Amino acid sequence: MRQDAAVSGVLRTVAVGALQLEAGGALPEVELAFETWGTLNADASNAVLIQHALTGDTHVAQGSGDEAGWWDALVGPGKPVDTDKYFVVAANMLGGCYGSTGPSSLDPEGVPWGSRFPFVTIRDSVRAEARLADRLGIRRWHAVVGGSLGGARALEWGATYSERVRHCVVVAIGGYSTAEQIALAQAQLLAIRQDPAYNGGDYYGGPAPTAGLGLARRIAHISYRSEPELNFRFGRRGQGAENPLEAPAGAAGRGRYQVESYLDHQANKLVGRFDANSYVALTEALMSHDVGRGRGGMQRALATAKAEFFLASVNSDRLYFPEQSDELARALPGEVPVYTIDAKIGHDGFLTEIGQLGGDLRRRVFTL
Ligand SMILES: CC(=O)SCCNC(=O)CCNC(=O)[C@H](O)C(C)(C)COP(=O)(O)OP(=O)(O)OC[C@H]1O[C@@H](n2cnc3c(N)ncnc32)[C@H](O)[C@@H]1OP(=O)(O)O
Ligand SMILES: N[C@@H](CCO)C(=O)O
Repeated sequence: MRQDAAVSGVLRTVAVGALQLEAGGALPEVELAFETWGTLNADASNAVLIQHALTGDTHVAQGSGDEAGWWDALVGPGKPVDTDKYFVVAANMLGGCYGSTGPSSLDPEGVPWGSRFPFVTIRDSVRAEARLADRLGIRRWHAVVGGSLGGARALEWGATYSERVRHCVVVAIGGYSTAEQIALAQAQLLAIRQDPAYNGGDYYGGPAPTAGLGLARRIAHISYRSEPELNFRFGRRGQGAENPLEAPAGAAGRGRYQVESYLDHQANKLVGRFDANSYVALTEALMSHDVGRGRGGMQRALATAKAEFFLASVNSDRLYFPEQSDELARALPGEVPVYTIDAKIGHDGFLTEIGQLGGDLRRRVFTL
């Protein structure tokens, strides 16, 4: 497949064939959507795979167009992941709704998969991504990098394709989803599934389960932000002229607290840009995250990993606690430090404060 710096940050898709799935079943034809930045060098040794988080997309950095990327602080010309030197690839995860095969894609009969979309794990996604790497002529990534669900995907690359990853950068996630993370995810899944519009997942062509998806986002977003941040930002204040103890003029119910309005906004934004079935598929994939599954546990799974690992956590993260990154570090061969993103806001610090890792990443991983 031709690589061309002129198409930087432009969405493309590639067919990667049929995929047998870890938990059983198969997808007859998988397409992956991806964007690239920079130019692949002659020996294909400068390629970097960047993995998005749960509701993220392939647009990690600004490209030929002018739309901002979600890790612009890290990726771009002259940035720590310097696209004048590295060839950066970002793929939409299998099951997603930003171009890769997912529940809203059409099956071979031309009907949206909906409820028939199979359970896909992070390993399935990584296996599909390995075929994308093959198509792009990339035998070994200089680095695979990700945060949150993207970090789980990066870690799976390091364990599954040990020979194909030189540096593995895992931010704001441990080696497996814990009971609490699974529990929070279950509440989100039920919010969607119990929305009558969900219809078991077959809602395409009818009203979408926006109430359920919005509630799922509210639950998730609370976990993405720290308690002190929410308290400092919103406290007990009412939203604008709304009084939480009184009904607004002409409306049923009471006025909202500011934090309720904030969560309403976050929910509405996600509902406008994300498919509920993909939210379910990717959340279930994240629940399955366990690098040691079927490999004799985390330590044994990683004992033969050849990559150099770079781990980081957000010090105020109350979803993926820093201790879980520390535990992962201890399971890795050799001494692996865990870098700290110092952020007051919680888990989302891996998005808003990623620039803090720039210096260490330049020293340890992106040394060209
Ligand atoms: C790695 C990935 O792939 S993820 C890709 C990027 N992620 C996303 O887009 C996920 C959704 N967004 C987020 O998670 C977060 O917005 C982040 C992490 C991207 C950014 O966080 P922050 O900059 O701290 O934004 P914050 O949480 O303060 O939200 C700001 C929004 O809340 C709105 N807001 C703030 N207070 C209120 C309020 N009282 N009532 C209503 N809305 C409010 C702001 O107007 C702003 O709206 P806008 O985003 O439409 O401009
Ligand atoms: N804000 C991020 C958090 C998940 O890690 C997202 O929506 O993907």
